Amino acid sequence: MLRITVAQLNLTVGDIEGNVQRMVAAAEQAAAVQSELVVFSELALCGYYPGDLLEEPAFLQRMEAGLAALLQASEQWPALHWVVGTPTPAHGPGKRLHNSLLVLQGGQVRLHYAKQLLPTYNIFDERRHFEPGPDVAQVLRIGSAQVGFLICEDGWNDHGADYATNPFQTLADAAPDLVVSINASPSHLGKRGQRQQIFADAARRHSLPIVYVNQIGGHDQLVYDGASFAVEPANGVVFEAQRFTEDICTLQFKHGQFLTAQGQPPTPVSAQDISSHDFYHRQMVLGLRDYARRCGFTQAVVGSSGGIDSALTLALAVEALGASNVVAVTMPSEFSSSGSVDDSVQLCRNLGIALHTHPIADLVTCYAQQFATSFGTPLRGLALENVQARIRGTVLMEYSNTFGHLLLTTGNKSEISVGYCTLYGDTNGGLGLIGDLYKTEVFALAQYLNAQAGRELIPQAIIDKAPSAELAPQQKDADSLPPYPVLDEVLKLLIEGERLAAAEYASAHAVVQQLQQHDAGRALVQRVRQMVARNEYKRRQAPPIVRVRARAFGSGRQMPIAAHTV
Ligand SMILES: Nc1ncnc2c1ncn2[C@@H]1O[C@H](COP(=O)(O)OP(=O)(O)OC[C@H]2O[C@@H]([n+]3cccc(C(=O)O)c3)[C@H](O)[C@@H]2O)[C@@H](O)[C@H]1O
Ligand SMILES: Nc1ncnc2c1ncn2[C@@H]1O[C@H](COP(=O)(O)OP(=O)(O)OP(=O)(O)O)[C@@H](O)[C@H]1O
Ligand SMILES: NC(=O)CC[C@H](N)C(=O)O
Repeated sequence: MLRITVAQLNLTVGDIEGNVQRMVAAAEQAAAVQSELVVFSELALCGYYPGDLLEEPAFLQRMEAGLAALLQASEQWPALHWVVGTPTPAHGPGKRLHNSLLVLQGGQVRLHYAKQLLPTYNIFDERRHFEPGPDVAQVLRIGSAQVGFLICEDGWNDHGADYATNPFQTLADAAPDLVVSINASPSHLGKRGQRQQIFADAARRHSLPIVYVNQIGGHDQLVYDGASFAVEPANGVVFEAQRFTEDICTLQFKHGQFLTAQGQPPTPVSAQDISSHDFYHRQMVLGLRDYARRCGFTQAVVGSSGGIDSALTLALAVEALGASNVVAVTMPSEFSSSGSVDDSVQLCRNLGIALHTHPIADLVTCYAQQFATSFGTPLRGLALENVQARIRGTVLMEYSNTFGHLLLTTGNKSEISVGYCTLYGDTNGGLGLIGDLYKTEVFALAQYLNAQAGRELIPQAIIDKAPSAELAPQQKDADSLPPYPVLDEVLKLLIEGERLAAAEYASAHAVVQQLQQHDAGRALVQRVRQMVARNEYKRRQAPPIVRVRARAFGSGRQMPIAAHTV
């Protein structure tokens, strides 16, 4: 029998001293329940993903010191083996580091495994810093079991399609009793099911039980949901750690099966995932909470237009940071409807947050007059419209400068896709909270939050009103954009394509096929394509957005700007 403690922690990139402390505390818990193995996530020591910090000598020195501290701590509990993810030096030609897994015990390194498959696609860029490890299995006897080790992507090629080697097969050939996989697997819609499927299939194919340990937490645009798990070849996933929160839990491994620490069969794991709304909600709340915490913010400010985007952003911010830490600012202009203020008042009352009023009509007039005087031509049309958004953006940044609040940008994925936003105006901000949600999803999530709360958090009037930038008289989004239910389907296919889940792909594909049947539809698709391509420059200058879908803007979609792409 082997006791294994899964240490699913929220570690901070670069905070090596803090990470060591958390790992030692988890090891202490593991030792207290007589575990022989405590398993941390991929690159736990430095946090995933450190990026070009890996090129800084001082950072590498701090990591060496961190590893020495872990080795020293491991002497306290000699029966405990620590599975630690850390960069290690690579000595051949090529990159100077490996992405490694070390097993520490009694002050010694007992095993060293270097990750073979380095993901370099979508949001991953590991080949930039790491040299792949050799195609060699690493197995260690721990107590009664022969334990083999893999690191994240190493387990994703068991179908053999993407890389020349299959580390899972190499490991299976060495015939361990158990596989331990350490991971840093960011979450997006559908990711939990994908991971569990891949590892359950591999377990079945090779008749190997697997313990899969992931990290949790928000790191810039990526969020990790944890959901570490154990799979048995015959029974699939038999254990799952909590999602979106730290979890330190101990399993027994006995005769090829996993049991609870008390020797009972674990609680059955549902194959059914949480709803997409629940997923989005939890992912964005954790994403904002960790971003703010790690960057030293406790408070956030949002411009409240009385529209759905700012309303949803405010509601999520309240959950992440607490009502007393979120401030809304309404900034009516000449074109603002009375609803923009009244609905903001009601929203902020529902959420229990402070609302400040900062009218901008006089500022716009003053700005326009000075512009005409200086440049001999009046500000009109789009330029005049955009001044309103820019004045609002400036007011919000001044608020942030003065009071130290993080400014949250409210753009959604539909608008960001087609550039329906004003550069240096409503794109101002430090973090885009709902920037990976299509507009139709924004409405649905608002309704979900109300249903969850059992009351109107977001006033129904805000959900019901037609989206409008309110930058010109009677302006509606629908005047310049296709209706969102159509636009969103076209965008899904264009931006996410094959990465869409089967049902979403089928629906988007059907809408686009229908549009392709007639001239107006074809023109619409082409126009959307052009808008997306032409507005890359705005996205490149926009703040990071919290990723919730398989393909998000930012590092997940790296397009040229000064190029002819359509
Ligand atoms: N390739 C490129 N590389 C770098 N910069 C480039 C560029 N192309 C244009 N630019 C610059 O960008 C400027 C145009 O961009 P920008 O100033 O943003 O202005 P623009 O995109 O022309 O207008 C903003 C649009 O967003 C809509 N809007 C605004 C605010 C809120 C909402 C909403 O409902 O949420 C909608 C508004 O109705 C309008 O259709 C150009 O004047 C130029 O300076
Ligand atoms: N009158 C206003 N007062 C305060 N902030 C505003 C106002 N109008 C716009 N903003 C800010 O600019 C963002 C873009 O707003 P706009 O109303 O132009 O478009 P939107 O994308 O439909 O957003 P929303 O659904 O929040 O209205 C808003 O989310 C809000 O943060
Ligand atoms: N860190 C990794 O190797 C992650 C890659 C992996 N395919 C995942 O997203 O889970």
